[in-house]
Amino acid sequence: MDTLTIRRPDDWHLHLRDGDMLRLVAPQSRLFARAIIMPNLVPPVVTGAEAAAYRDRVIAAGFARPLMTLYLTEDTDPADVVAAHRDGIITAVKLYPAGATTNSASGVRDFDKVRPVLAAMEAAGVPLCLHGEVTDRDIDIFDREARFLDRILTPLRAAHPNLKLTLEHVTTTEAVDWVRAHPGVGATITVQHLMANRNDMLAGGMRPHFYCLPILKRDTHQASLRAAATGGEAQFFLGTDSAPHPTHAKESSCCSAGCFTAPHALPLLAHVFEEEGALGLLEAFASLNGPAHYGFTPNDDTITLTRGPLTFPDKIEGYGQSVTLFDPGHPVNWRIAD
Ligand SMILES: NC(=O)N[C@@H](CC(=O)O)C(=O)O
Ligand SMILES: [Zn+2]
Ligand SMILES: [Zn+2]
Repeated sequence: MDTLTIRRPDDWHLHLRDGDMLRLVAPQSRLFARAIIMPNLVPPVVTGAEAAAYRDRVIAAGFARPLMTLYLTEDTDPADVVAAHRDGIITAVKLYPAGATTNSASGVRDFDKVRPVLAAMEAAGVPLCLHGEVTDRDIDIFDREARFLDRILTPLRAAHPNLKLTLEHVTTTEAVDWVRAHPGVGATITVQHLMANRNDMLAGGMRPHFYCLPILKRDTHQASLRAAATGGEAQFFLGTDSAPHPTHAKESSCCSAGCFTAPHALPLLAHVFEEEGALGLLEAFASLNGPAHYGFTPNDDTITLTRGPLTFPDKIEGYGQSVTLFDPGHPVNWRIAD
């Protein structure tokens, strides 16, 4: 097979930032029809009015069909969330445990404080997206996702069985198994977690452009993610978590967390699916399972990938910004047809 035509994909987890960075990166996601836009700006997108204003900035910057989210805080007003969803301003609400990741300081510390808003979301059918890591300093960074499942997610699911959940950027066998054990829960998987493991990040030198959160795990976890993504299982779908940081913030003594994959995510994915002998299931992962989870119809138009070495720039630059692309470190066998 030398070409592959699939329905146009969507990105169910994308960071576009704001200001000059937004202007630089928004057009880089144009192969995706729709994308869930993460709300972890500084300050975060907390109210329906802020989400509507951010949506307009995203569209003006060149991404036409953003699906907006609200950043859940302990002070979030349940009525505002429900109204923003009812009015079509937001698609979901995002929960960051405070301190878990980039710009998460306003996130949730005490989960009891958000029970009323979660109950209101459950009643109104507002989906919740989760960054699934505990933040305790005494928990090893490689164990933080697995601990989140038993300490936070299992009780949360039991308390709100009808709350629509998406566990974002799953990185472990434990998370894959947890999702499979909970029908109706969705899970996004990133390109970097399919392509790489912690050896790629740390062996023979520390590679900052592989550093994201949740952190890359060992190869056995990578294998579990590959099996989930390429197996056609409806609960798993693409969320690139493309998370641009300025090159100087990545190549720094304290590197920011996030991999920038939006421009070349689809060829990288095709490479992974071919390695797994599953090119025929790329469309399910990238274009079908996500809309089904969120209750949308898949896109009508298609994109075509073609065999051939992928070339991509080291960086994209503009508006006074520079962002370095994620480079898997080996040739990639697919590209987008002209
Ligand atoms: N994934 C990351 O490493 N970083 C994301 C935040 C997130 O999705 O956790 C970011 O906003 O930079
Ligand atoms: Zn996250
Ligand atoms: Zn993210």
